[in-house]
Amino acid sequence: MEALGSGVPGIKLSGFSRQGAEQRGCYKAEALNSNAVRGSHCSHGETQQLDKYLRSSQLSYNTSDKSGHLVKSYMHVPAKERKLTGKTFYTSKTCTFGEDYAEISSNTAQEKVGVLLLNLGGPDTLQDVQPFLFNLFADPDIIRLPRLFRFLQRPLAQLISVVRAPKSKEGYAAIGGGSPLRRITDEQAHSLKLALGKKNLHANVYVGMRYWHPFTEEAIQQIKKDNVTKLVILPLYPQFSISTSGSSIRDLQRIFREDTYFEGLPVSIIESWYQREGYVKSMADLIEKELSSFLKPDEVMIFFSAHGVPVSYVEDSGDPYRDQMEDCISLIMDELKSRGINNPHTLAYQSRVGPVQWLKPYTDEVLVDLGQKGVKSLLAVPVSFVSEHIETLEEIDMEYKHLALESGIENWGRVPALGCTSSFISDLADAVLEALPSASAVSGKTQRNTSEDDLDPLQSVIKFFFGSILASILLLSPKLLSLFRDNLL
Ligand SMILES: C=CC1=C(C)c2cc3[nH]c(cc4nc(cc5[nH]c(cc1n2)c(C)c5CCC(=O)O)C(CCC(=O)O)=C4C)c(C)c3C=C
Ligand SMILES: [Fe+2]
Repeated sequence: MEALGSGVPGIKLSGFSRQGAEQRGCYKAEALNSNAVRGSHCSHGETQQLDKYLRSSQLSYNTSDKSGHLVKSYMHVPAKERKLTGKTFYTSKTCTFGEDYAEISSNTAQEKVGVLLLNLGGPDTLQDVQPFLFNLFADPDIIRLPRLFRFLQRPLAQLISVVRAPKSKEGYAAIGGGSPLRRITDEQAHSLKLALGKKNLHANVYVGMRYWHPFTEEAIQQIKKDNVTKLVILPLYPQFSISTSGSSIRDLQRIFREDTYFEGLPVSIIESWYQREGYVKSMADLIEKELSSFLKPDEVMIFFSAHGVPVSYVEDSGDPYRDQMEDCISLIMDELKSRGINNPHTLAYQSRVGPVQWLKPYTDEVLVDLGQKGVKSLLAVPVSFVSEHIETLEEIDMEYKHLALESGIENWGRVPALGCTSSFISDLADAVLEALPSASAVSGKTQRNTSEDDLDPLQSVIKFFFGSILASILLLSPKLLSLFRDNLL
């Protein structure tokens, strides 16, 4: 059985819209406790009922998709219906919009506030690439096998990581031999701590990576050691996807389940924040600045390139990623228009992996198309991530730039990632301050997911044994291996 809500036991995600929250003043998510329908396997009728209930209260909820994956559904509020007032879709049991801001921002001597930044992580050295890839592909939110085949997850991850590692290593070698993510995320954490201090909130900021050091688990241990009494969780992805913030939150669910300290800790999760005024304006500032470096700024195509996800995430599992991405782009474009910048723009998705369909249009295909249609100046804007990483430094700056120039585009520019831009960090600090009052204790009995984890040890050993044999056969067969390399990666 899965509790409705965040996926973190006891924490109910009230993924309400800012607009709705403003209209109602303050939404009390305790309503969930009395009315919630619990259970991860809703019948169609139950799902419809649930949907109706949730639609009226603008909540998000967890349920399962066709293949038994835990998914979240969202009330989607189009950008045009929203106001940009600097609030966020943050999540927890209660929210306290309208509280006195000064009161919110000061913490008492006994209170130890922690902010946990969640990020993906990247290999520090070339030797780390294959084990990093293993961790990534072993995540059931990244490779989503049908329930029956989940026992193959780890052997398959081993196989794919070994086959993919040489290609990935080339990419990391081209950007200096490793990912800059850890360094940049640490810098962001430091800047956020300073920004919070300036706003009179003295907090420790922790970094928890999903697939490489410092792992989320390491951050959680430090939080416990430091005796943090209130925690705000802030994924460093502006838009929510099952594969990014969702996966990290699920990882936290597992960690929280195993530790009673976290059951009593007041926690608030900021699910997505692409709609915040500070973020939108900071992105528009960067775009405006880069446009001015072109000879004819008015003629430049603004080319948003977002990291893709497989279409099935969005269409079968209700991932809000594409909707949020489209909203995000229209908010940024509206902000630019309000500054008198009326350039044409387009959105495409990059970095697809494997044989399945990913969100379209694909960045490489659109670049070729634009070049052929006579676009001469193009400004690439990476939009799904706030630090430089392999996909900006190698894929965009090298591969896509080369492709664009080859296709007839003559003037190429790229907007840097936000990194530690002060207006952006200050806005993240505001998001933390706004989320803090709604942090509430994880209460009641924690619930376990019905998943592979529930297998008894003998079953696990048998499944792992046969899975490994299957993976070894695949790995050792040169014919199968080349088929795999050519078609899957
Ligand atoms: C919003 C951002 C991201 C989404 C969505 C996302 C989904 C996603 N990614 C893969 C596969 C890979 N991702 C890799 C690296 C990587 N991905 C993101 C961001 C998102 N991924 C980041 C920030 C990074 C780290 C970059 C770094 O600097 O280290 C990789 C490894 C690199 C490579 O070999 O290309 C893979 C593989 C999938 C399958 C997926 C959705 C299901
Ligand atoms: Fe990725």
